[in-house]
Amino acid sequence: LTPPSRPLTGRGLTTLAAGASGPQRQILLVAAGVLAKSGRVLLQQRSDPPQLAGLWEFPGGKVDPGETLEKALARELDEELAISVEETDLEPIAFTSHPLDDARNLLMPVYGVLAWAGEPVGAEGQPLAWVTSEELGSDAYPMPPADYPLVDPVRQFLRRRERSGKRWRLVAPVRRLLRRRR
Ligand SMILES: Nc1nc2c([nH]c(=O)n2[C@H]2C[C@H](O)[C@@H](COP(=O)(O)OP(=O)(O)OP(=O)(O)O)O2)c(=O)[nH]1
Repeated sequence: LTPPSRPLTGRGLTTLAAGASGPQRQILLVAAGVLAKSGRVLLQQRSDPPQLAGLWEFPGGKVDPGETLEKALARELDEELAISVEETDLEPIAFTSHPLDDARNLLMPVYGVLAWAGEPVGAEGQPLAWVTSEELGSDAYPMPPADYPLVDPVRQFLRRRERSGKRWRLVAPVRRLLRRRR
C-alpha cells in the first residue's frame, strides 16, 4: 500500500487508498446543512455542473484543506444564504457516500442547523424553496442521486424539530407566568 504523496489535493479533495492493491480514489468532501422551519426544509437549486443543473440540494459546499467540517459549513451557509451560524448549533444527522465518476467519490456529512441569525436568501442568485417532508425526495424537487439516501434521516430530523418546537410552545407560557410571579 503506497501512501498518497499529497494527502490533500485541493478544495474538498482528499486521496484515500481503496485497498492494498486497488487504485487510489479521490474523496470529494462536502459539508451540507438542513435548515428546518415550520415543518419544512430549505433546498437550493443548482445551476452547474450540467449533469446536476436544475436539481435541488441542501446548502453547503466543499471543505477546504485543514478546515473542520463545521467551520466549512458555517462559511458556506454565510456565502450561499447570507446567514450566520454558530458551530455549536450544528447537529450531525447522517452522511452520504456516492461514486461521482471513475476517479472520485462524494462524501457528504449532513448537519441539522439548530439556529441561525438572519433570513436565508439565495446570495449567489440560486432559487430557494422551503419544502414539506412529503415534497422532500419527490419528483417535484428532483435531487442529486447522492441525496436520496438522506431523505429518511432528514424527515426524522424534521419530526424531532417539530416535536421539540411543540414542547417549547407549551412550556413557554408557563415559564413566562412563573417569571412574572417572581
Ligand atoms: N451542497 C451540496 N452539494 C451536493 C449535494 N448533493 C451532491 O451530490 N452535492 C455535490 C455537488 C457538487 O459536486 C458538490 C458540492 O460542490 P459545490 O461546487 O457546490 O461546492 P462549493 O459551494 O464549495 O462550490 P465552488 O466554490 O467550488 O463553486 O457536492 C447537496 O445536497 N448539497
